[in-house]
Amino acid sequence: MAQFWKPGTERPPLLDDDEGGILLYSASSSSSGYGYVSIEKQRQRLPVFKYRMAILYLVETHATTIVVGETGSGKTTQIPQFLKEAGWADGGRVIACTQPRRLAVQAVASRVSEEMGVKLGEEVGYTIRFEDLTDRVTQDSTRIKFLTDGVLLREMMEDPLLTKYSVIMVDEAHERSISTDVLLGLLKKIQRRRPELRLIISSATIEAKSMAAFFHTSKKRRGLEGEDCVPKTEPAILSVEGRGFNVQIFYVEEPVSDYIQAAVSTVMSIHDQEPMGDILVFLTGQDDIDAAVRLLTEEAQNNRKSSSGLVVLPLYSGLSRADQDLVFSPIPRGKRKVVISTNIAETSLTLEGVSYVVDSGFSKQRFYNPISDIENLVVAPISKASARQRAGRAGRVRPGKCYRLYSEEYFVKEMSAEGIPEMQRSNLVSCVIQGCSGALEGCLLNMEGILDIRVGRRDKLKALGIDNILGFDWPASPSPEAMIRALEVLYSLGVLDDDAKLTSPAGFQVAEIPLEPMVSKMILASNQLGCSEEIITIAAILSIQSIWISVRGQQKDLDEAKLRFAAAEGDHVSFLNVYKGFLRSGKSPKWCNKNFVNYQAMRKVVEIREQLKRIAQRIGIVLKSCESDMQVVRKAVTAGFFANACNLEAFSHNGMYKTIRSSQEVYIHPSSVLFRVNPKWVIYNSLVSTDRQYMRNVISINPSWLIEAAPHFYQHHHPNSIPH
Ligand SMILES: Nc1ncnc2c1ncn2[C@@H]1O[C@H](COP(=O)(O)OP(=O)(O)OP(=O)(O)O)[C@@H](O)[C@H]1O
Repeated sequence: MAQFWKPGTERPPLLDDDEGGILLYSASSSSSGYGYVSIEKQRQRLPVFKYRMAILYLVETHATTIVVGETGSGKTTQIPQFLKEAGWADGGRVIACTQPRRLAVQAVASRVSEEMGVKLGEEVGYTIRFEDLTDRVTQDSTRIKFLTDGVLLREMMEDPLLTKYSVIMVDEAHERSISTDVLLGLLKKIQRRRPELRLIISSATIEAKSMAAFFHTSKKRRGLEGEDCVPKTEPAILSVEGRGFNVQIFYVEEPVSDYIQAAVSTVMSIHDQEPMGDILVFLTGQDDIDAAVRLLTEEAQNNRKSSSGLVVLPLYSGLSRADQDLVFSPIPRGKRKVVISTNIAETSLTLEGVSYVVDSGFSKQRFYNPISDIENLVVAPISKASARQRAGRAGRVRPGKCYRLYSEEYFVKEMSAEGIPEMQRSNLVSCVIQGCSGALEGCLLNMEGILDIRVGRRDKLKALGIDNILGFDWPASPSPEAMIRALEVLYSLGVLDDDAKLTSPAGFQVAEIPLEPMVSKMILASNQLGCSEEIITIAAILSIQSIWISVRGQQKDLDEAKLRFAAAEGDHVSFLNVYKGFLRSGKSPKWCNKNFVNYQAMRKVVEIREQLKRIAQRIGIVLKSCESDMQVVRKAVTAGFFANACNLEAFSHNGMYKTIRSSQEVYIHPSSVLFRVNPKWVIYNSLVSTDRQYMRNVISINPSWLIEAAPHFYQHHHPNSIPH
């Protein structure tokens, strides 16, 4: 069991490094302390309510308003309603509020529609990738729209100036996802063309001054400041004092060596010792979460008394919608819900029953090295900003407690204040295509320009809207090396056409499919190769972290199960075998269990596959199966992922490969069906880094397909790498 101590305090304990604030909790609010309070009363109690007039005044008079307010102060749910009440959605206009995550979009939209007493999908709606619950089909009556920042970027393809929106609120801006940063950069440009557009940037922990500096433009817009519709260009900063309910923080005295085990012990001791209230545990990814769910279930079996009454639920993006929704559903009286989640529950989410949070202090993060051109998803420490957001989940509707599985000293002295923006630690292929396809009136990038960057003359890279992709005004500048790497791949993928226009039909089709450009290209290629049915299945499986159940101590059984589906061609073809088996079983959970296949993951695959099929048909892809011809499937994978080609080192006895792009040493991951088979030429989908760089999801190829798929990439950049 992890050891906790409570940082000593004479006043009622407030959030960690807190400087004071309003405690909204009042034990006299009802006889039980937290009895029924009408929704209107709940709204009025939120700290942001007192700032209603100030917010409306600032939005009226400033092009950009930055709102900083503690988690739970009511920014997300209230500000869009204030704007609507003040008339910002009159005359057919729409108020948009973006979130970095899909789950938050759905949850917040549903809460706001409930508060306004309207049906979700009408006056209040939401749009996330693959799902549009707004009233655009019938009467266009949606006035407040919640959406992910990625979806708003996509909307710019149809309406580059986002003309239907009067106010766009970019929420949780501190997360600095790639999509948020691209969006902020483009919104700044749109503001120059649409002085009447208002922006609100909100977060609990954003560095308001640097964000204000980013939006402050000295250039005069059309019209004079102070005239109708012409707001001040200098952003306003508003700090909302006060928070939701009080959250007591506990730290471990000594660092824990196994955070999964420590999280499980902590849940058990909360369950044994603390009053009723649900528990939200933050771990890093599907593997951790599945392991913790299993450990808690085992505890329940071994120690019936103490763990009976626990309802344990996983929460991660790879779960089907129905399985995710379970975390919001009520459970039988007298039971305690334990939700074990990735950081998808970190911001904007209110899980009503949660009174306890257990924070492992870690999350999965992307790290990209543009020199080696390798991107890894690694388990890394979170920032203080994330830790605060996590703790905040315990104090949404009543006071709560947060148990941090790290020491207070570590929190104070070592944890960074904010995370590194994703744009500075990611491969930029998706970012460039998002930025460019969202740019004003389409953006022209010419090849000459790309070559010029290589010799340092950036000014020739012409773009309309984005004058120079390297000089583009991002809130955090990406490294030029990473940008050049991304442009090379995009050109070779055919996203830039022969005339070096980003607006080529192939480029637009790739941009239209809401997946990574390499996966989208693989789907487009499957159309010509006659294997779109198979490739869409593969694309759906690749968008899930894993379709296997991995149980500690049962690795051998899992390996044996995998062998039943193994194909000599590699993992992608093996995935197709699993999918076929799942369908043949009638999508049976029993079949999944017997074969170590994760039933929830397969339900999600079926869901994504259906959505991808619809998108593919919309952009003119004919659904066709190649039956048993797996060569065309491998060629289609090559068409998308040619940049990840590797060659087995001659005389290598330990299975060492070198990447063609950057001669990095890589190995086939033990989870791959090609582990120890070591074909001479392979392509991988992603790399994981442990003691070595391991390739995940590997397929064997014929090297001549690389030149067929990407002649520019291989003949121009890597001329001697492929045998002719
Ligand atoms: N689904 C819900 N059920 C019950 N109460 C809710 C729900 N959603 C929001 N609330 C209440 O409204 C409060 C404010 O939520 P809101 O998301 O607007 O805050 P916020 O300031 O944006 O916080 P964050 O930065 O964490 O998103 C919550 O703390 C909670 O009390």
